[in-house]
Amino acid sequence: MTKEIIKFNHVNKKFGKNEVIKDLSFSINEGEFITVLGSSGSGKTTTLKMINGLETPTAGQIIVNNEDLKNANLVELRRHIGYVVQSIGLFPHMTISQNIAVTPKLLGWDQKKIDLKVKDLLEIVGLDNEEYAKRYPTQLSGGQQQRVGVARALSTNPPLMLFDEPFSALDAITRQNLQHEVKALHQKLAKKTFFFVTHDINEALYLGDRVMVMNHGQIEQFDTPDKVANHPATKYVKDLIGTIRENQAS
Ligand SMILES: Nc1ncnc2c1ncn2[C@@H]1O[C@H](COP(=O)(O)OP(=O)(O)OP(=O)(O)O)[C@@H](O)[C@H]1O
Repeated sequence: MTKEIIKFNHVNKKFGKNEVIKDLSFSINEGEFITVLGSSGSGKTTTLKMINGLETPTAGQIIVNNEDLKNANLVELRRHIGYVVQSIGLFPHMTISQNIAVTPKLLGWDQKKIDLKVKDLLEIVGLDNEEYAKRYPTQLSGGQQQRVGVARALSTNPPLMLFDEPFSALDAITRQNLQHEVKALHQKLAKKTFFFVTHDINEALYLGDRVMVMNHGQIEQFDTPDKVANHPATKYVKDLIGTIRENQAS
């Protein structure tokens, strides 16, 4: 049976007088890879941050993993939601293994379990344990640091992973490699739900089982990449898709 892992019911979000999200409703099933696409300021990051309680809605209801966020302990909630952002935020004075182990340590895991987990996670994200575990973040490339960010977000085996434009600062080739790996990772980690915000249309169409296209805080279309690319629901989506066709033609 499919289980809903995220549900927005008539969510509204204002920052002061600025109404960023008008009336947003959608649901996401466990195990889906959702990509969120839209122009700058369309409310993608705000939507993502409302899922892990970094922003609270002005009105409406959000349910994550069967829990209404109004009643949730947000610190506890965030421990079960992986979060990967562009700026990564690795601690510079900690080694790579210490960075990955931050939350397991907070949760009081014993060192042996932590060491095994770190080794396992480095392998999952394609970094050699012997070579990288003892290094410091500045001794890694941007792409390698992003891999560590993904490993760290996976450290507590969360059912839900949020990605906010994680690869936008990387060069095109590194970015493409990481896209392939994130897709493979999602296929390997059964039942994990990925919610991935991006500006990049090709990235959104390649990665998503479904693509949510947002504009001015509203959903223009939420459908498979094939439907979005070949049957755009609105003029906005059509124009957006038109921009990749133009780029390919030039
Ligand atoms: N903490 C905040 N206080 C006030 N306004 C905010 C805050 N966070 C976001 N906004 C505003 O909300 C709107 C939506 O921002 P959001 O970051 O969600 O858009 P986005 O689609 O993720 O954009 P981008 O692709 O540029 O990251 C913007 O107009 C932004 O200025």
